Amino acid sequence: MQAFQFHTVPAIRFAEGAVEDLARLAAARLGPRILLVTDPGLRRLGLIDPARRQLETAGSHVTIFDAVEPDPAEATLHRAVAAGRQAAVTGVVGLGGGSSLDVAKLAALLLGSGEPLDEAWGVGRARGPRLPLVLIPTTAGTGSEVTPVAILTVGGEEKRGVSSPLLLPDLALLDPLLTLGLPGPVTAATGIDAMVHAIEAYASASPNNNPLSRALAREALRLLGGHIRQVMADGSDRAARGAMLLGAMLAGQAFANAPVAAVHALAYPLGGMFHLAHGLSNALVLPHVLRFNAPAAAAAYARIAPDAFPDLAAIAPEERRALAFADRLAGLCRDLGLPARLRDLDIPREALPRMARAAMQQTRLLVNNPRPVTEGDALAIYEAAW
Ligand SMILES: NC(=O)c1ccc[n+]([C@@H]2O[C@H](COP(=O)([O-])OP(=O)(O)OC[C@H]3O[C@@H](n4cnc5c(N)ncnc54)[C@H](O)[C@@H]3O)[C@@H](O)[C@H]2O)c1
Ligand SMILES: [Fe+2]
Repeated sequence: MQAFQFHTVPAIRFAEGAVEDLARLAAARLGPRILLVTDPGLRRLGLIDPARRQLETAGSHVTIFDAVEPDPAEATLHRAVAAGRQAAVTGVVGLGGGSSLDVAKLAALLLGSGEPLDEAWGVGRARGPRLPLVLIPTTAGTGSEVTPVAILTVGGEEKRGVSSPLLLPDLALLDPLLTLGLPGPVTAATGIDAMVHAIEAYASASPNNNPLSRALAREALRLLGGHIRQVMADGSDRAARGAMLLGAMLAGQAFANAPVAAVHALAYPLGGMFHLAHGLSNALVLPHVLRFNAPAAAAAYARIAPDAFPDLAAIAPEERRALAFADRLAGLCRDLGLPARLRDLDIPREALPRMARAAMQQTRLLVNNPRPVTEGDALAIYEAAW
């Protein structure tokens, strides 16, 4: 059997109302001065209030940094670090979508180690130590609460990542009640992002593709595929919201150890250049990348297709089922109200070659694709998606 390694967080608490356990589970570990990293919308909605109250009641001083924007810029991280340094914080809590969690992760790293960000980019280069860290997701979602990855936008266009086990938090706190008010378009986009994490992890060509990731990916697809239409129909369905949050976390654990590939590599230029939401960027290229990959990944796609869409089990042979999987995902995105074509989002056709060049820079991801991708292939996929 092939050797592998699996990293995850030391503790996960999942419960309706789990935020109320924050102080009991983590106040001592976070220390007396805590940086709470979030975004302005979540603060306005009052979503951070229970967490803040918990920590303050436990006697901690809480400094709030609420300036995280979607696809956060490197400058945002530096501002968060400055706020944390000024308050001499002893721990960091990230509360929000992937954007807030990623900034929180890197803030904990830079505040704890003082290392320059420029020396931490890439895989396994961060030195640490980091400050104590708790992550509380409000989207379902990136799975960032259980991944060793944090992504920033550099120079206005490039999405660049730090990947290191140091970025796994001490505690991931999952509370489905925080996601009840997630707007429809964000629910749809983040839900598809989570499904892509499971699909790309399962079929990952990484030498560390492993049985734990594959099992987690399949359970994630069952949960996500089985509930995504319901959360769109009724966002207040607590059981369905819980299933999505759990599914997104399991998919996060899967791809944290069997990394994602060309869907993400081709999605990043859309986020970087045109500021499309991360999940929407993924949705736009998803069916086209799967069709491109099908000759190399038909067996994997055919195996997981019925996890998300049980009736696909009836389709044979596996090549046909793999293509039906791509079609069904495209149909799902359409039914969820996500735009289907790049041109619907005013992306000019002339931009496609530049996007293809940018996608080729995502070598960290492309090495995990089941089929090698050339710049010409990337361009053809964008043409198909346009
Ligand atoms: N670290 C990782 O492993 C990883 C994985 C995938 C993506 N990412 C990154 O994560 C970012 C995307 O994160 P995201 O998709 O979670 O979105 P996000 O954090 O950018 O949030 C999107 C919007 O949804 C709003 N929102 C979030 N939760 C809400 C709630 N419960 N109720 C109402 N509004 C809410 C936010 O205020 C924001 O306006 C990207 O930068 C992407 O590159 C990271
Ligand atoms: Fe993603």
